[in-house]
Parts: sequence; structure tokens; C-alpha cells
Amino acid sequence: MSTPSSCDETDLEALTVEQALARVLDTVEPVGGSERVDLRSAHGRVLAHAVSAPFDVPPHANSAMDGFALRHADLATGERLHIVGEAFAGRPYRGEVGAGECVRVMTGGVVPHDTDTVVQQEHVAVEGDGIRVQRSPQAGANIRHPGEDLRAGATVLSAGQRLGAAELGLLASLGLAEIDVRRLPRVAYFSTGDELRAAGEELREGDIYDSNRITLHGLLSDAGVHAIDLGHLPDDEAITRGAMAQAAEQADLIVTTGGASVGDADFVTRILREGGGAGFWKIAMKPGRPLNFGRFGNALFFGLPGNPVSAMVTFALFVRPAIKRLRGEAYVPPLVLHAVTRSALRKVPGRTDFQRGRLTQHSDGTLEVEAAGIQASHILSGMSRANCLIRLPRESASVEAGAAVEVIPFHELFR
Ligand SMILES: Nc1nc2c(c(=O)[nH]1)N[C@H]1C(S)=C(S)[C@@H](COP(=O)(O)OP(=O)(O)OC[C@H]3O[C@@H](n4cnc5c(N)ncnc54)[C@H](O)[C@@H]3O)O[C@H]1N2
Ligand code: MOO
Repeated sequence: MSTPSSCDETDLEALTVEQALARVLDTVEPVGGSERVDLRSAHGRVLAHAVSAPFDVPPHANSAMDGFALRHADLATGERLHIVGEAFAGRPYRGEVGAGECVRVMTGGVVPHDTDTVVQQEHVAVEGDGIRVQRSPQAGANIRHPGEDLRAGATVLSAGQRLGAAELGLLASLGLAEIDVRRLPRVAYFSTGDELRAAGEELREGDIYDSNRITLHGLLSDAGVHAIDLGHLPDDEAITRGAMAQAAEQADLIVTTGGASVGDADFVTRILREGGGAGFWKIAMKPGRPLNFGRFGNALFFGLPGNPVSAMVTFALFVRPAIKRLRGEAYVPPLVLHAVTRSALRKVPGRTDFQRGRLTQHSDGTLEVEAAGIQASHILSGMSRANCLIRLPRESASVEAGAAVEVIPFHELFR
């Protein structure tokens, strides 16, 4: 056993962040089941089956410009071309187009099959019922071809894709009104702690208001699950055991905050140990060293530390990837950027540090970050001031102002 000195927090029993995440991802399977929903309700959901294009998109050759459709060969003579008709978007020209003729065409209008090129109207002089082309386009210019976006039969979206605005639009372009999406994971959550009071209740000495449960509500809403709020529990072993059993009956995942550590009132850890399906982890990270993870009954279980910043950071690093997998999405590690720190950052070696930072970009493109106030796991205001986590490697000590550091933007962690 090593005995860490005050300037080193190395704990040989602790898991690294990477080891802990790998164990989480190894354990979690997507939830079963899907449902058919209308396209609007599918926003943010995960596609249950691959979708292929039933026809070419766009379905017909159409003009990219307002102008005139013509035969390119006619331009060699420089002769005036006679306008024989009009093609608006949704109102095609149905006649023939002969040599020396052209058709007025609008953007999105079907390009008549006798023509091969569109000249935009700014490059044309209109003379009565004809035109003279002043600047010749290349052969084939300004025509959008059938199947250029999607070929009939091609896979448009794969199973497991999250449906954002672009995906909904794509599905709509195929004429679909409904789509099969995966069932939302059911996530039950509660907070624990005798000191916690709800809004409206009076604070006695030693009490604080329960903020984690509302934070969890926000985190779970953003993560896209069916969240079930089981309230706040006192530090009572029997009540906690009952709530956990009830949660395991109705949820795919249980998330709790508080009581994750080894204190006398930390019942969650004890109950999980008895159950045998979940373990207490020490993770070599700051904030968020204590974490309970595993199974309780049929549900997955995360017991997050009570400190508000620790709860949010462990949610971002472990619960959110687990939820992605439960939802049936692929887990893609967050984008890590490099920035110059304007603040000196205090750290002792031994734990990977996730400090709260404010990232800005200068007009020349360089990224700069500064510490968002006091770096302690009870300073929730720092989370609100911050827009990124500054990741300092496990072995590193304090960092001077001016050094390059890794930063992970919040939208990569909480989206
Ligand atoms: N002897 C040791 N003590 C502690 C260790 C350790 O390794 N050995 N780890 C420390 C670390 S690091 C953390 S993080 C905390 C985690 O403790 P718990 O998960 O057991 O959390 P609690 O003790 O219940 O609460 C910690 C802190 O957070 C406040 N809290 C709890 N719930 C809420 C809530 N819903 N809303 C707002 N604030 C909440 C609570 O009042 C405490 O101040 O353990 C350290 N101790
Ligand atoms: O790991 Mo704790 O989160 O430092 O306060």
C-alpha cells in the first residue's frame, strides 16, 4: 500500500476514468421495444430500423436557377432563342422544345427533357418573345439531377441514429408521416439526505435545499429518457431499501444522489453491497471520486455523490454514455479541444481533474479558457458560470497561466 502524501492523491485501488467508463459501457445494453410515432414526436428519438429511399430524391431533373432551359448546342450560333413555354416549380411545361427554342423555368421547376442546360436570367437579354444569351453557361449547367441527393433503394438513415432536425426533414422528403423509434429508457431518480428540504420548507440549522433532484430532472430531460421522480428520501436504511426496490420494478435505470460514500448515513452503498449486483467504486478523478454502479434487481444503478458539482460531472462522464447506450445510440466520446489557460490551475497529482472553465474564442480563432471561480465540489454557481470542463491529466500537478490545456465544451457533455 502506498501512503499518499499531502501533495499526491494517488490511490492504488481507484479506477481511472477510462477504466470506469469502459466497465459502464461493457455492462449496458439497449432497452428492447419500439413504437410508431408521428414525425414531429420523433424529434430527439432513436431510429429503430434503417430507412431506405423508396424513390430518387430529387425525383426529377429540376432547375437550380430562375432562368431559361435550352439546348446547349444552340448557343454556338449566338442566335435569338424563341420562348415556347414556362415551367414553374410544381407546374411543368408539357410541350416539345425544338432547335432554336427555350423554356422559361423557375428554381425547382422540371427541366424539359429536350433541353440540357439552364442559363440564369441575369445572363440573358429578353427581346419580346425571345432571349439572347449574353454569357454562355457550360453544357449541363444549373440542372439538379434525379437521385443526386438520394438514390432509390439507398440507405438514408441507419438504425440507432438520433433524429434531429435534418433527419426529420429527410424522412419528410420521402413522404413519411410516421416512423418506428426505440422505446425511451425509463429512469427513476431520487435524492437522499436528512439535511435536504424542499422549496417552501423552512431551513433548520444544518439544512439545505435539495438542488440535485432538480438538476437531475434537467440532465435527464436533456438526455432524452422517460424520467420518474421518486422524490427525496431521509437517511433511513429501510426507506431507502424500499424505494430502491420500487424503482427497480418500474425503471431500466435508477439514479440517486447522496450517500454514495462511506459515511455512517451512506445507506445506498450498504444496500447495494448486500444485493451483490453493484459495487462501490473509487475513481481517480476530482470531483466525483465515489460512485456506485451496477445492477439492482432488473435495473441498472448509478449512485452519484451528493456534492452538486460531483453529481453533475459523474453524470456527464458515466450516466450520459450509459443512457446513450440504453437509448440504442452509439456512444461517441466527446470532442476535446485545446486552449490556453488564462488562470493558474491548482492541482495535486493522483486524480484526473475536471475543473470548471469559461472558454472563449478570439477573432484570430485561438481558444482561451479561464477558471470559473472556486474549484470545489459544492460550488454549484461555478457550473452555471462555466461552459466547459478543463481536463487535467491524472499525473499532472498545478498548471501555470499561459499553458495549453484540454477542454471539453458542455454541449459535448450534457447534450
Ligand atoms: N471519509 C471520507 N469522506 C468523504 C470521502 C471519502 O473518500 N472519505 N469522499 C468525499 C467526496 S470526494 C465526496 S464527493 C463526498 C460524497 O459523499 P456522498 O455521496 O456520501 O454524499 P453526502 O455525504 O450525502 O453529501 C455530500 C455533500 O453534498 C450535499 N448534498 C447531498 N445531496 C444533495 C442534494 N440533493 N442537493 C444539494 N446538496 C446535496 C450534502 O449536504 C453534502 O454537503 O463525500 C466526501 N467525504
Ligand atoms: O470527489 Mo468529491 O467529488 O471531490 O467532492
